Amino acid sequence: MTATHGADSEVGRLRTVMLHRPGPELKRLTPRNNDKLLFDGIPWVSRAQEEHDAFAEALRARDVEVLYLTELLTETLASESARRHAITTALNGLHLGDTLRTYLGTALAEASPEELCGYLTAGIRNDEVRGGHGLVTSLLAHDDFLVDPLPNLLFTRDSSVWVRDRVAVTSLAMPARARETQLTELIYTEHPRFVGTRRLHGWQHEHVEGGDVLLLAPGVIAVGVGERTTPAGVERFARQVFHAGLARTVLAVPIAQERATMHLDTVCTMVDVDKIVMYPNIVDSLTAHAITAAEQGDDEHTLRLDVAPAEPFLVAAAKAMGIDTLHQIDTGLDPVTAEREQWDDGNNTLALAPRVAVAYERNDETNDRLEDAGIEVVRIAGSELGSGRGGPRCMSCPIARDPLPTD
Ligand SMILES: NC(=O)NCCC[C@H](N)C(=O)O
Repeated sequence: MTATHGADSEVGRLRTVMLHRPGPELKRLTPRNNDKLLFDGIPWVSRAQEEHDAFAEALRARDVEVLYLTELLTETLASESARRHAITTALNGLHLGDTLRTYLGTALAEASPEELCGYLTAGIRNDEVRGGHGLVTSLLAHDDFLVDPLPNLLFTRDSSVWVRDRVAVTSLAMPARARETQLTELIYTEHPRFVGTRRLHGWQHEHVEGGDVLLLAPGVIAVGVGERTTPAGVERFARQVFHAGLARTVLAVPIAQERATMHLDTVCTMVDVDKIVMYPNIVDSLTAHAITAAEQGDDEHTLRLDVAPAEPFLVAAAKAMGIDTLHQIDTGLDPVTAEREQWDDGNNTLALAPRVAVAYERNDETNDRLEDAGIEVVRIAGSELGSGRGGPRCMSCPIARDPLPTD
């Protein structure tokens, strides 16, 4: 791992994290578009910002460096080549047509880095464009988006994931989120802080989302396969990490293709080197296929994979991690409370170090059980943040964690 960036586990002491403070893109949500934009309600934006600021402050209080996605993006957009690239990719939708694309391209080229960052994240509505645009704007509805807003930028977990010293730019499955990875790719390619960082995957590839990728232990990665990450996505991802020598086992973990379980981290997250908090209603049914490299070929695309038959997840994980037991923290919840707290991201914790995790305060029962099991719970408010269906882990992309001690 390089001195500054990278992570080889879920629980090594968190040093640097990328967050996105909710902003004007959330003000684009209406009762007519919130489903399509993957929000379950219309958040109260100023309260969401307060909650998010308190989250960031809780991290800083533990000496975590907090980077903001929009600050990184604005700094990135100081570069002329980054601006050109950002504008071209934002305007490549076929709904625009040549006249409007040219008009918007010229207008955006004149915007300052801050303004351009705003347009790329909050989008552009048809009725915000004045003059020189012609047929397409006349025929589109006034509230149609010419550039879509990205309210789910809040969930920085999903659009990139660090595996040791490399960063995987992911490929997001839902159309409402597809553009997010154009921005993370730009940041990791052009921002001076990340120059020279080697990359994995990419938005042009099969779908893999960061919320599905859990670094269970150095060399062992679990990848949920369900609503967001596809079987072909985990296949490519596994080949890449094996070829790059970043892992020895990838566990492919089938999860129900439902909104409540959209990512693996909605049902389980690591809170210690050998402890996981898990939605009790699925503990007995969650399985995993252990994938290993049959041989180390020269060519990443033809590297042969060995895929083991499905085993109970906790068994397959412990075997791959080389430990006797991966302890599931027994939250002991009745099925209804468990379902309610899972929906409210009770299992979606962000580890700051072994046995220290950030969690939404609302999930009283799960948090009490975590504390009973010796986990320090840093509780944060999330009544508004949670309307996008994501918890502390979803809202954070660890960029640097201390490596775990090896014995
Ligand atoms: N890792 C996560 O579970 N992220 C939460 C993403 C929520 C977002 N509204 C989505 O539907 O994609």
